[in-house]
Parts: sequence; structure tokens; C-alpha cells
Amino acid sequence: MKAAVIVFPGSNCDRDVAVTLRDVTGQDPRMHWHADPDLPEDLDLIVLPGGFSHGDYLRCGAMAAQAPVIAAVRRQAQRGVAMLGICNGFQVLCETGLLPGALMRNRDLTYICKDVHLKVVTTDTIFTSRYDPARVVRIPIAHHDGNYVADLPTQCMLEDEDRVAVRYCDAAGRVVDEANPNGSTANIAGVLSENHRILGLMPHPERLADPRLGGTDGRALFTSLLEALS
Ligand SMILES: NC(=O)CC[C@H](N)C(=O)O
Repeated sequence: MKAAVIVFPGSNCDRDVAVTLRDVTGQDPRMHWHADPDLPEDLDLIVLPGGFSHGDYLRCGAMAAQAPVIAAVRRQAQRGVAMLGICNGFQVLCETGLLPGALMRNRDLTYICKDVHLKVVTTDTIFTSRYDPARVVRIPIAHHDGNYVADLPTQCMLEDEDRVAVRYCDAAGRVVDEANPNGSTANIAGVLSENHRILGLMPHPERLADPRLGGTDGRALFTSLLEALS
């Protein structure tokens, strides 16, 4: 599986995801600086990592969405290349319009860094096929702008097209308000593109993909990708 990780000024999870990709796939991803407009044509996966691109100035992900590499990212998205945006990467994908909706300031206006429980809504994707839909997953979040907002027609479209990948839930798997850390619409934590080949995810699966880090619930996302894209 040939993967590239796009690095923006202020990315801080690029190496974490590179370590996880190497660990799971046995191959080093290509680290690609945002100012380089040319992406290799033979990629299976493009990762937009977490962090604080351009210091989160203007709006999280807004300046990164104008980077020289983004034209190539758009072209590859059109060709159906798989893409994973984690946290700031999700924000960048929304700012580019490759995913619908927006990520606004957290409901309580605070930065939240903690483990949350997640329900994998659909396992019929290249990102989630290795998850057991009956199991509640525990993965960390770390953001101040993770409040996913979409208008009603967009919400209906996401539901109708099975494009909500993951929702915040409680330890028992109940999707309830009390389990919503940031005020996201309908507890949405992860959204798929129309062709289901692009996933934007607010939690950080790469931070819990090794038992030495305290858990492995994030790992199945990468093993799912390896299975689908190799
Ligand atoms: N962990 C991250 O990627 C942080 C995302 C973003 N800069 C925020 O705080 O909302």
C-alpha cells in the first residue's frame, strides 16, 4: 500500500500517523510537504494529519485548504484515491469542500483532550471493515474546533447515503447527548465522501494503535485500509 502524508506548517500528528502506517503496512509513507504541488500518481492512500496547520489562524484548515498541493489532492480525489483526514485533516477536507459540513468551535468553547467512546456506524467501508459493529471503540480526541455542523438537507443526505462513519456514544454504545463531547450535529465524529473513499475523522486512531500507548482500538482502521488497498 503506497501512502503519502501531507505535512503542513503546524501539523503535529504527521509522524504519529507515519509510525502507525509503517507498523501496520510494513512500508514507510512518503512525507509530502504542502508547498510541493506534485503528488506521485501511484498512491493508494493520502493522509491529511492532525495538528494546527498555519496556527489555526483564520479558521482551522482554511489556509491549508489553499496550499499548492491541494489541486493535486483534488485531482486524486476525483480519480477515487482513498483519503483519510484526521482532526485537522478533517477540518482541511471540509474547507476544501471534499467533505460536506464544517467544524466549528466546541460547544463549551474549551480545548478537549480525552478518550471518547465511538460507535462505528457502518463497517461497509475501506476504513472500517475490520471493526466489529457491536463493539464500542475507545479513541482519543484533542481539539477546540471539533463541533461538526451540517444543515438539515446535508444531514439527511449523509444518513440516506450511509455516510456517517462514526458517532460519539457512551460506554454502553448509546448515542446520547451526554456522550457528545463537542456539540457535533447528531453526535457525528466521522464523515464519508459520496464515493465512500474519503473519510474525515475527528478522533485520532493513530494515537491508540499500539498496546504500548495504552490501547489498540485505532488499529483496525489501518488494517482495514491495508486489506482494501493492497
Ligand atoms: N488534534 C488536532 O488535529 C487539532 C485540530 C485543530 N487544530 C483544533 O484544535 O480544533
